[in-house]
Amino acid sequence: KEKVEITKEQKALTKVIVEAYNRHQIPQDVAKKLLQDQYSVEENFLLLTEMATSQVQVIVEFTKSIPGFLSLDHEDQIALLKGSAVEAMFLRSAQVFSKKMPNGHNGILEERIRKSGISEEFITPMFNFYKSIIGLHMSLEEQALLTAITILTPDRPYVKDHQAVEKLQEPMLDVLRKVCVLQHPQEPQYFARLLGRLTELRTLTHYHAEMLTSWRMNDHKFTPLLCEIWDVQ
Ligand SMILES: CC(C)NC(=O)n1c(-c2ccccc2)cc2c1CN(S(=O)(=O)c1cccs1)CC2
Repeated sequence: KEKVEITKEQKALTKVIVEAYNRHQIPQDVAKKLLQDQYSVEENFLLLTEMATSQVQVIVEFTKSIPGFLSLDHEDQIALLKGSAVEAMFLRSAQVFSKKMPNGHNGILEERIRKSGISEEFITPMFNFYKSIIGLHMSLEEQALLTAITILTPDRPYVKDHQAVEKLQEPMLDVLRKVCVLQHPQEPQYFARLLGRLTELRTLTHYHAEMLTSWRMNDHKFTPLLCEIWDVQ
């Protein structure tokens, strides 16, 4: 049985990533708003716009705290953010959704999201993904490291210096693998299952692009930040 040892450097890296992840949480009041009294489809949509916009700001700050990210080529920094924003949003959504809310609140949250103008064909894969993430019972370290790994994906469109991004992503993958072994000793394939979720995430990005088109058909407005990060309007 391989003795898994987390080095001093890996402990330090994990600490930086988890602290950044904790520091940049969506203001709970925004999430709480979704749970207040009756909302119309329009108001639910506006709330999701607000939540997604604040999430993009959160992700940008989190990414800037990843050691080495700010030393990457500036255009590559933008390419990584634009390429991972939707995946990071779905990951974060699953984590918000998995938060134990006062009983029944999850049902209300699900209800509001289902009644926000998103067509059924996207709702199902989205909630299946949330449920598959919740089922993994990820620790905070795993959530934070997986988010950083998603952002540091070298093969995003328009990334020029793949090598430089790989050099940042690899240490994260190494420490995530060890954290998974230490935190889920009874599940040797846990790390592989986590990375499998990243593949599922990519399919959601495809759905998301279609969602945007259908929303724009019936003239839904997004914030300038969402338009910028999603290349719409
Ligand atoms: C926590 C934040 C990041 N989640 C969020 O904003 N959600 C959530 C969600 C999921 C679980 C718990 C709480 C919220 C569901 C959806 C979104 C956003 N998108 S969106 O970005 O495509 C969108 C933007 C504007 C109109 S639609 C649609 C689907």
